[in-house]
Order: sequence, then structure tokens, then C-alpha cells
Amino acid sequence: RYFCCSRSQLLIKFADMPQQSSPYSALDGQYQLHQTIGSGGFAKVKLATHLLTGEKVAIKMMDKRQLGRLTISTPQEDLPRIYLEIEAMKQLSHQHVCQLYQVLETDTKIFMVLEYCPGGELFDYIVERDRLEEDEARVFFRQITSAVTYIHTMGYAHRDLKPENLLLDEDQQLKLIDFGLCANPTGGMEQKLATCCGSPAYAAPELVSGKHYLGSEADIWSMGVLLYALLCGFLPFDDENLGALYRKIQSGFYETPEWLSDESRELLAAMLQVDPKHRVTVSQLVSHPWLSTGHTRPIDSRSIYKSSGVDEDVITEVAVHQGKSRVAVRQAVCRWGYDYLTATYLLMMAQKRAGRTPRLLPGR
Ligand SMILES: O=C(Nc1ccc2c(c1)CNCC2)c1ccc(F)cc1
Repeated sequence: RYFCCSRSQLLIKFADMPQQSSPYSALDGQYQLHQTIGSGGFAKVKLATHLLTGEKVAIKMMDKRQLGRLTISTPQEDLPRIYLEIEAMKQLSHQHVCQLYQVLETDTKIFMVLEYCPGGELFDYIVERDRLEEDEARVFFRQITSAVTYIHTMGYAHRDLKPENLLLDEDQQLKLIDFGLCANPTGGMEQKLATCCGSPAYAAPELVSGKHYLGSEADIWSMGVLLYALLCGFLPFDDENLGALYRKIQSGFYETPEWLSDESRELLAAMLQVDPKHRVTVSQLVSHPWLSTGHTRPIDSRSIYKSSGVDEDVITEVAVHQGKSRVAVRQAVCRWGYDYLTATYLLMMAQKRAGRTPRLLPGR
């Protein structure tokens, strides 16, 4: 399969074949690695440059051997969570969901090439300002509602919504990350999910009570906790003792600081309903008065990214650069293999959306 391509492709093809010299040799020829920008339990995130386009990306790196050792769950549980996250992100393409560009796997590592979000976490953004004014909180919350409505429409629940999982891109737009706990049980989301997960302070009462719950309803509760954190700068339910925290969540009682407007109090109350059946739904949220203030249109959750077909300008640029026919390039792109070509195509689409001509760097 290597005799049909040009030199640059040959480079790419051979780059696909991981050598065992350095831990990141699977990325050679495709990405230039830079500094580490994050490290969590079993994942490390490094800044990188996609060589063919020169665009910045974030590469989340996981060591398969470590999965399971760092968490209380058994190994076989953590590995599928990574594959669940990858499969979910492959289905999601939205302006407020962090875009997956490419997946590389060796016998010991999994690499996820993700959208670059240099603004860091919404969590730090709030902490630096103590709390946000209503207008600014509303701008962010409309983006969060757009993202959550979209993933619910796609049959997913995030189940770990919190300011740490919302990153800011270079245009101060929010991007939802970490679908490691998302749920898309077969047959859509309406199954009751029995697993308890996510971060306790943002977890819904039915979830901390170990009851069966709907992912979509639990996400709405977490959005209520998120909105409270944006407007107040602290959490509605907090206690260093886990049992005490659970009891506060199950009570549904929280303080409302005097600076909260009546409309924001009303919206918080609609989301922080202990009984999930009394909780507001995302479709009611998108036209809620507090979210509409100062905005003419209700929140539009549709993706701005083309869902069908491919962009001919990008296909042409790739074909010319690689000395291949547009038909051949179009067919290869439409395989959506989340390989280097998928990353190249999606990054060129991002260049186009940013008003720059989609370009491949010469001689690569
Ligand atoms: O791009 C990301 N983070 C990032 C990138 C650049 C910088 C930062 C974070 C924070 N310090 C300034 C520079 C990022 C993107 C996706 C992800 F899952 C995790 C992290």
C-alpha cells in the first residue's frame, strides 16, 4: 500500500508505523511536540504543531498500562472509558465542543489530537475574577447551553459538567472537553444509568443517592451548579465531608447572595430542582428569559460546521499539494479515519473559518 503515494505521503505513511525508540515516536513526521500544558490522572496533554498546516493542537496522551492502576476502578473499566470518549468525540462536531482531529494508538499508548484551547479552564477564569457579572456569565452560559443541547440531541449525556471541563479558545469561545464519563447507552439516552460518576459537588441528588437516573436530567442539575459558580464564585453545595455534601445536595437548599437578580434566582431554582421530573429541560432553557436578555434570538444549538459533504477548496489544496486527483483525495477524506488526513482536513477547515486561506506548508 506504500507504492501508490508521493514522497510526502510516504513520509506520512512511514510516520504511521510507530517505532519503539522514543515514547512519542508515533507522532514523528506528523507533529512537532512542545511543552506539557496539563496532566491529570492517567493523561498528559502536550502542546504540538501539526506539521503539514503549521496549526497548533493539543495532544492528550494516555499510557494503557497505567489505566486502572491510578484509579480505584479495575483496569478493564478505564480502557473502555477512553474508547467511549473517542467514539463519542468522533460523533460530535460543534463550535462549543472541543474537536477531535486524530487518534493514534501504539501497543502501550493512545494519543488524541484535540482542538487548541489556549485560554485555559473556565474554572481559572472565574477564580481570577472572583465572580462574573450577569452579562458575561450569560454569554458563557448560552454557549454551554448550546453545547449541552447539541450533545443531548446527538443522544449523549456528558455527566461530568464543571468549569474544569470547559476551556477557552483563542477567541474566548468555550469548548467542552472530557467525554470520558459521557453516556450513550444503546437506544439513546433514555435508559436509566446506574453508574455513579462525575465530580460530587456538581452531581445531581438522584445520582448521589445511587438511584437510576437520566443523563440528560443530571446534566441540567450540573448546569445549575455551573451557573451558580459563574454568578457567585463559589459552590451552592459544598462540604469537605462527602456525606455532609451529599446531604446538602439531596436537601436542595442553597444560599442566594443578595447580588443575584430575580431572573437569575428563578433560572437557578428551575435547574436545581431535587426532583428531576420538576427540573427544567434543555429545550425550555434555550428560550428562558434570563438567557434571552439582550439577545434577539433564542440559543441556537445547531452546529455551524458542515455536517455533510466536503469542502472543495480544501480538497483541491490537498490534491495539488500531494499530486493526487481530487476524486482520490475526496474519497480518502470521506473515510473519516481520524488519521493524519482527517486532522489535516479539519485544521484546514478551521483556517478557512478563521478567514485564512487553507494552506499546506510546502516541502512537507
Ligand atoms: O489546548 C489545550 N490547553 C491549553 C493550550 C495552550 C495553553 C494552555 C492550555 C494554558 N496555558 C497557556 C497555553 C487543551 C485542549 C484540549 C484538551 F482536552 C486539553 C487542553
